Amino acid sequence: MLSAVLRKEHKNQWERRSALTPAAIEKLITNGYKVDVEHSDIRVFDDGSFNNIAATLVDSPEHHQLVIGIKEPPVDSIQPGQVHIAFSHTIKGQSYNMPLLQRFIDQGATLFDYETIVNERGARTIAFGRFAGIAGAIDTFWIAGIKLSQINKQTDLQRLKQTKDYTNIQEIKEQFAQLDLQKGEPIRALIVGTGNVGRGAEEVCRWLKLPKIDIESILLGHIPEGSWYAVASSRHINARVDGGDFEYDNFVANGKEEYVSTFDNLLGKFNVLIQTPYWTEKYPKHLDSDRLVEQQQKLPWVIGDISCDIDGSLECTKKASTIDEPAFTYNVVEQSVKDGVSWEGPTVMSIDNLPCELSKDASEHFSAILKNYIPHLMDLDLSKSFEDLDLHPELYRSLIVYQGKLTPNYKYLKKFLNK
Ligand SMILES: NC(=O)c1ccc[n+]([C@@H]2O[C@H](COP(=O)([O-])OP(=O)(O)OC[C@H]3O[C@@H](n4cnc5c(N)ncnc54)[C@H](O)[C@@H]3O)[C@@H](O)[C@H]2O)c1
Repeated sequence: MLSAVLRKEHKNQWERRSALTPAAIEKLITNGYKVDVEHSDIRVFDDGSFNNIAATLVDSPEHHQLVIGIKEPPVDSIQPGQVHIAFSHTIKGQSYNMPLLQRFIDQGATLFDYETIVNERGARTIAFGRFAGIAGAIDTFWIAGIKLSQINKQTDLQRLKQTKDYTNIQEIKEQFAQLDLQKGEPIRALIVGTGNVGRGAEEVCRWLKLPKIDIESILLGHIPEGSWYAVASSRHINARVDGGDFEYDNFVANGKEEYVSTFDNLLGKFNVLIQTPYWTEKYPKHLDSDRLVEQQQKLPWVIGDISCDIDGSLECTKKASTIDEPAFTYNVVEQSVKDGVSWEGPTVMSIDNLPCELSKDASEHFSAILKNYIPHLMDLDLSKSFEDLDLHPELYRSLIVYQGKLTPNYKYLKKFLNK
């Protein structure tokens, strides 16, 4: 059995999440799977809570065979032959993480990635998406409240706090139940995307008691009075160039070779945008710089770009914002951004570590799923070749690097490494 350790997160002071909770580690130890814990000053569960369950605290994950973390491990921490599980953010060939991928290869190490753990239907089984959706929607609405107060317009959104300033989801729900968004300035929110993040954002709209309006009727120009939200998926904002019907599989396969964005049809009908779809350069952009200029008068006040594709689908997302500096405002004409909230253009919230604002809830959810994978990971037989591994199929498919070699499904990453 591999020796295992829960790594500390090091990305920044907000990264307080923990891949496993003390209760999960206690259960694993009881079942014969001993997981040690790297000391951390900022983890949402303090060292004492792991001491209480008799876990062994260590100063470094260097000597363990299996290292369990959340964000990318430090490049130089990867030891020869070590096995890591993390969000490596490498599968799109992200240039900033190619040194990390190269390190796994050079060290003959093994990388499992949470992002690539999918069930037989291709759906991800372990993710923080719901919490990103919740925190992202709350922060977006909170910013909309601030923006409206700058022009002396009233809305109950002005009673919101930034997500990080709430204790937990329970407290958020209780406060939201007291608010009435039908008073004051109408809030018309469009959520784009129906995945984990989109559904998390939708939960927030329900807690705020916003009625849901059918997107088809919005597209037909029926804009109800008062505050509401609507949800658009890829089919509502893209059309086939040849005039044929939208087909999701075809859209995913061919992207902008066969589809164009029709997002402009929705502009002017909503004032808060919450962007959540998966996107790569292969797909049409919803708002490029030119269309941002053309459509200047119809742009939403606030854009919560939870997808956070920099210079991507929404070209006003020039950078990721941060939990400390959550908003910037995009100057459409100058194509520049200025930190803070103002009416000089759409204000963008593009925090890229949103689940950290809900560290405890998010960690508990994540750990409840991860703990079931840990025995399979600890039983990994490193004496076997990749082809002969007898591993849980979801974990097998998620292997990006095995003992220093890109696995067959991820060989395409080679071209990014050589750049
Ligand atoms: N800002 C943050 O802190 C944060 C945190 C988690 C996730 N995210 C990002 O949010 C985005 C959505 O995450 P999710 O968990 O909701 O993903 P998901 O897989 O659950 O949903 C993806 C959504 O995008 C749509 N989509 C459009 N084209 C697609 C394609 N080619 N392939 C797959 N889906 C496609 C899907 O229909 C679905 O509505 C991702 O870009 C993710 O990186 C951001």
